Amino acid sequence: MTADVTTTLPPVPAGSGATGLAELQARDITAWFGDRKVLDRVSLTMPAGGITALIGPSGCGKSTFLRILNRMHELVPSAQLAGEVLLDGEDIYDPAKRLIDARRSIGMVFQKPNPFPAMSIRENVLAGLKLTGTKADRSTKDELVESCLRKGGLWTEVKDRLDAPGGGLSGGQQQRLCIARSLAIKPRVLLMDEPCSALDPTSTRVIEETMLELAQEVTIVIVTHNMQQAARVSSECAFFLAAHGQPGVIVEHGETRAMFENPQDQRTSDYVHGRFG
Ligand SMILES: Nc1ncnc2c1ncn2[C@@H]1O[C@H](COP(=O)(O)OP(=O)(O)OP(=O)(O)O)[C@@H](O)[C@H]1O
Repeated sequence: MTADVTTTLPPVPAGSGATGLAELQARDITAWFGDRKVLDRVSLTMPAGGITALIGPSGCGKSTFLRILNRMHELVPSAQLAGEVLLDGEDIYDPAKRLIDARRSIGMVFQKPNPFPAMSIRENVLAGLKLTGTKADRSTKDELVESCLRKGGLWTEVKDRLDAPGGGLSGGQQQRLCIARSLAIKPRVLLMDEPCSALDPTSTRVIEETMLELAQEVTIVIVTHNMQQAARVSSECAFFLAAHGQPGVIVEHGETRAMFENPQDQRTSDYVHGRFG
């Protein structure tokens, strides 16, 4: 029998500090699809251990901005980008840096849960290790599966059926499985693109509780159209807006409570109070 043991999981990258919490900073991000500019000089600091919500009407560039934060924007052939994204001060777009390192440090959870349906729950959690070339022995993997599923708020529901297919779980469970999967490679930032929009209110609440727990060890950035969700989970908010035919900009950003209770810009007030969008 060939043992799959070679090394233990790799250490958390240097400079991460005792807890591994990292600040993400976007500086003067401008983005294009072909000739069309969709974001214009957007700067935003997403504090370590915070949950930053990106809010704003459809089409203002929130998802594009989020995808720039872990180098997914460059997957679109016509896409271009200017500006910097700094993870604890280091530019993830530095040509000397590897794409895989950015993706590994900055994980992503999508709108629609996307587990590998035929793979078991356990294999789903461990899938990222293969992609990043990380080797671990059986007991390390078992511990990792349990800890990630616990952090994803799914362990008690699946601990007796870890070999069942991931596709057999409910939508909310699948999304928590995807969160557990993204945690297995120990990201320092987790990006979430409307992670609850396909879920019922109960599943949404469970994911929100999970996010609040996770924020103790990973910096979270979430795109949400749900203002109540932004108010419930985020510590900071950034309000994006694109005037007709113009690229998206951040109109206002700051502490969530202040953004909701005392916004400085009338457009923010109108949006968070549901008067447009
Ligand atoms: N792959 C693409 N190719 C061309 N244009 C795109 C692409 N993806 C997004 N866009 C355009 O970029 C602009 C910003 O889109 P984006 O999806 O980032 O907005 P959003 O604020 O996240 O919208 P929503 O809230 O509806 O998801 C839109 O005008 C959109 O049509």
